[in-house]
Amino acid sequence: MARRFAEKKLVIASHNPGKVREIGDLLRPFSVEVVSAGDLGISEPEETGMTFRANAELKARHSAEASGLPALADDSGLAVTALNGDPGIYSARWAGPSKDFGHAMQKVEEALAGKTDRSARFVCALALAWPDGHVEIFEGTVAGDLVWPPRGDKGFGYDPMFRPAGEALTYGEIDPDEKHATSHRAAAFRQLVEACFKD
Ligand SMILES: O=P(O)(O)OP(=O)(O)OP(=O)(O)OC[C@H]1O[C@@H](n2cnc3c(O)ncnc32)[C@H](O)[C@@H]1O
Ligand SMILES: [Mg+2]
Repeated sequence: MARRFAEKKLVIASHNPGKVREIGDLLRPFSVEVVSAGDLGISEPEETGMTFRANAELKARHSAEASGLPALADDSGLAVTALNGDPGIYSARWAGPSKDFGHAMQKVEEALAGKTDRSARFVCALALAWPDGHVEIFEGTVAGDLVWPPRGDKGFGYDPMFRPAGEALTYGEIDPDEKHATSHRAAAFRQLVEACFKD
């Protein structure tokens, strides 16, 4: 049995404003006060894990220990089939220190040169850690393919080149509400809610 979340306040253990916004949107139906790790001046831990789950866990633990509050972390990325799952857990790092996702998307497109398989998945691991060391982890994915050139400015990161399966529009073009209904983050979040937030 997963541990139920019974506290009033939760730290969103991310320094990515796009993620903090999406997780805040997803948490809105629940009566929990949210504050981000950045707002609390909590540092970004080094992401030394070799899996999305391991990195989500270490980020959640880091913020829970630093704040004394439960903390929810997200480790996510784009896994491209023809690139053996790259950039994967290195998705943020492909954008370099200036977090230039135009550049990161260009790198993906260059790596795909000459390949016909343009399928990809977004993966999201969510880890909820309590200050006593207990952790719950959930993972979600969404399948799609990659378009070029990138389209739309509604999302963040790799959204402008990712088109979920069965959609004409990219995650850069669709309404955030629609992304929240179908995304990897939403899929992981549904499991988190089922396990930890439902009565
Ligand atoms: O670690 P935190 O502080 O949460 O922020 P981050 O941006 O470094 O996040 P990650 O380490 O999980 O790296 C994942 C990268 O994958 C990309 N990514 C994840 N989810 C995405 C989404 O829904 N849409 C577009 N890109 C996404 C995004 O660019 C992230 O920077
Ligand atoms: Mg990161």
